[in-house]
Amino acid sequence: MAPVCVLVGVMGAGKTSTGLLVASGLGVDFRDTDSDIEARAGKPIPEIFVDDGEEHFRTLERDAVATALASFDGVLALGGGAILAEENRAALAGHRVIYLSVELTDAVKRVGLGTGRPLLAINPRATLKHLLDQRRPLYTEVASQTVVTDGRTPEQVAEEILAGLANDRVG
Ligand SMILES: Nc1ncnc2c1ncn2[C@@H]1O[C@H](COP(=O)(O)OP(=O)(O)OP(=O)(O)O)[C@@H](O)[C@H]1O
Ligand SMILES: O=C(O)C1=C[C@@H](O)[C@@H](O)[C@H](O)C1
Ligand SMILES: [Mg+2]
Repeated sequence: MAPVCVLVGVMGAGKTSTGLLVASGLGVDFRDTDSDIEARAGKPIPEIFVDDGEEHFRTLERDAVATALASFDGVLALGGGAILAEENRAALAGHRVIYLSVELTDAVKRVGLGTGRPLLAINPRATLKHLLDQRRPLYTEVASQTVVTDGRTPEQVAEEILAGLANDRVG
């Protein structure tokens, strides 16, 4: 069993909003490792960061990624920082990984004040710039396809992904 596709990208790339649309277009389930982690921890991500620290969150995230890749066959969205772990990047080999790319201007608009995103609690713009610079090469490394989302709606992005998946099935 393997996900139909795995969406990666920085916070605000639209993994959750676009992923839900792609899953609905395909008639399959949508799953988000951030939600899996919250369900397992029994508390929201900002509380996990405060109570247990980012390192513990990353441990839960590695477990959530491995479990979802092995047992889920719908559309899977990974947390924005999941690709930081070499173990997760290795686990993505052989999967259809779609990198939703977004540049700083649109990402800042989309995350607003960063509510619910602990890494963006202080100076979201500067932090997002740093995360984008650090992670762009890692997203690209694991991706089988990059879909640009700047200036586009989640519906337009989902349409491009669905067309690519349909094309694969025909070709
Ligand atoms: N292509 C888009 N155009 C405009 N707004 C978008 C687009 N994609 C997502 N958004 C909006 O940006 C916000 C963040 O999107 P979303 O939560 O889907 O991102 P994410 O990649 O899942 O982020 P995170 O990693 O924090 O979970 C939401 O308010 C969503 O409606
Ligand atoms: O970019 C990140 O490191 C994160 C992104 C979110 O999806 C959550 O996984 C968490 O807030 C950390
Ligand atoms: Mg999300």
